[in-house]
This record gives sequence, structure tokens and C-alpha cells, in this order.
Amino acid sequence: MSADERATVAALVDELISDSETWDPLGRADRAASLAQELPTRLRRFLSEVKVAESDVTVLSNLPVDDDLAPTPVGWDAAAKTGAGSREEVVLLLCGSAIGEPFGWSNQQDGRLIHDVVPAPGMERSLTSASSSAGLSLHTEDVFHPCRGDYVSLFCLRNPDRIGTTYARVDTLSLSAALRDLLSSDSFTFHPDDSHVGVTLNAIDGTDERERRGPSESGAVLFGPGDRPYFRFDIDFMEADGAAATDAMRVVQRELSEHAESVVLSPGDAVFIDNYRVVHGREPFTPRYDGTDRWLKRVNLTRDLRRIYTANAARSRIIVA
Ligand SMILES: O=C(O)CCC(=O)C(=O)O
Ligand SMILES: [Fe+2]
Repeated sequence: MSADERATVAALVDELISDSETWDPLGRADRAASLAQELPTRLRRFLSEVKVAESDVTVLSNLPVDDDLAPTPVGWDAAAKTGAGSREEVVLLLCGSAIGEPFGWSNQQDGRLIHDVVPAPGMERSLTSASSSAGLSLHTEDVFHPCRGDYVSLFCLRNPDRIGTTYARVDTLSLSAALRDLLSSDSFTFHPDDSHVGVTLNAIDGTDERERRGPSESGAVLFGPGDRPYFRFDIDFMEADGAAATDAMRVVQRELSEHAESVVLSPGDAVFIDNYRVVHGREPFTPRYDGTDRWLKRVNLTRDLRRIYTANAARSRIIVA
């Protein structure tokens, strides 16, 4: 993005902040959808082409990041409490609205629409975005849910150690016809990941923790257009039905790891990952917890909010899971 385009984005961010309220993130997202029409033409055209072509992984660079950015919060909940990086949330909301509709989950990061991806003490080896010393394995975002995002977008505020976001494309899988058939059958069950937290008030009611996090879903790994398939995969939160399907799942995991690439985001970069065509993860790193840690803002984007309204039986961008 040129300096002029960046200035236009910054002015629209100011406008969005002044005519919507921080306490009304859903109203702000509605407003962002119309203001996104005023983003620079080159940017809108580019993102529209990305959408039409179903490009896997797209990076925008030189988006505005505050010179006086707050220290990296120690955990997403600290960011939520202090509002750290709230202007950058609006940058992501606005640019994301040029390619999809932002939405969130009632049981993830307190139902916030824009998330913080920062390392958190005690979570270093967790299977969530708060991890650090353990890498995050390649996954489809929210693999368990039919309304999972068409895109997940990550906006980099800080990345001093240049830690890569890893990804692997469905197109790189080379599979026999028999394996393809198996992976296209409903022989797999997908579960909510650990970032979807259960209602702890009911923790002693005997309900399985997984059930409290949301429903699991059975289905296929490969689906959609035969020549250019979609897929979903998250080895940590899926099961295969039977030995053959289990083997097929392992082959996919091996192929994805072998073909993994990585993109290192710098401050001001936003990546749009096609969640139907690519799985993503993160390299391991050593957390600092001194205010200088890697820091991303994240948003889920859907192509069609009505999928979510229907699942919720309510006009809300927050999926009640
Ligand atoms: O930290 C990253 O680069 C990716 C983390 C991730 O998978 C996510 O936030 O969804
Ligand atoms: Fe993710």
C-alpha cells in the first residue's frame, strides 16, 4: 500500500472510530461494511480479485500501526481489559470488511469480534493461539463448525523475532483416488478446539468439557469442487472412523507438514488466509512477557452472514456456541 493509500485508510479509521462506539462492536462492524466501500480503489479491486480467484494466502503491507503502540499485553484478556491496540482493531475491521463479514464466537475470547494473538503465561504449550514454546500445528480455524470462517485474517502489530505463520495448501496434497474417496466421505468427527471455553459455572454438572465447548460435527476432510477442492483439517481436534480413515488422516498430516510454508508478518502487514483452501499454524518461539512480545490482531470473516444468522436463529455476528 502506498503512503497515500495508507493515509486514506487512516482517515477512514478515524471516521469509523468517531461515528461508532467502542462498546458497540457489532454496530461498528455494520458501519465498517459501508465505510469499506470508500477504501482505495486499488485495494478494493485487489481484495475482490482475491475473493473471486479464491487465492490461498494474501498479504497487505504498510497498513497504519500507531507509533505510540501500547506494550504487548500479557494475554488476550489483558488486551480486552485495557483496550490495547484498539485503533489497530479498527484497521483490521475496516480492511477485513472489504473481503468478508467479521464475526466471532460467544465462547472464544469473551465473545469479542477482534481477537488478540499474544503469548500468555501458563499457555506456552497449549493448543491455542496463546501458545509460544510449542508450535501451533497446521489447522483449519474452528474446524468443528459449519459456519467457520471463509477467511481468517491476522494483522501484525509486533513481531520482533520474526516468527513465521505457517501454512499448507490443499492443492499440494498428492493423494491416490482411493484416498481421495475416503477423505471425501463422512468418516471424520471434528471437535471444538481449546480456545472455545466451556461455561465453567456448570463445571460440576457432569457434562463432558468438550460438549460444553460446543457441538462436534461429523463430515468429510475433502469437499467442494472436484478439480479444486476445499478441505478442513486439524489433527489435534479430529477423529477418524476406522483404520482406513485413520491412515488417510495420517497421510494428509504428513503431506501437509512436508509442504508447509511460512510467512513472516511485519508490523503493518495483514494476511488473509482462505480457511477452505489452506491450513495455518505457527512456529514455536520463546515468549518475553516484557511488553515487546509478538502481537497480532485476528478476525474471522464469512462470505455470508446469513449462514450465521440462520445457525443462531438471531441476527448476530456472534455465534452462540
Ligand atoms: O500466530 C499465528 O501466526 C497464527 C495463530 C493462529 O493460528 C490463529 O490465531 O488462528
Ligand atoms: Fe488459527
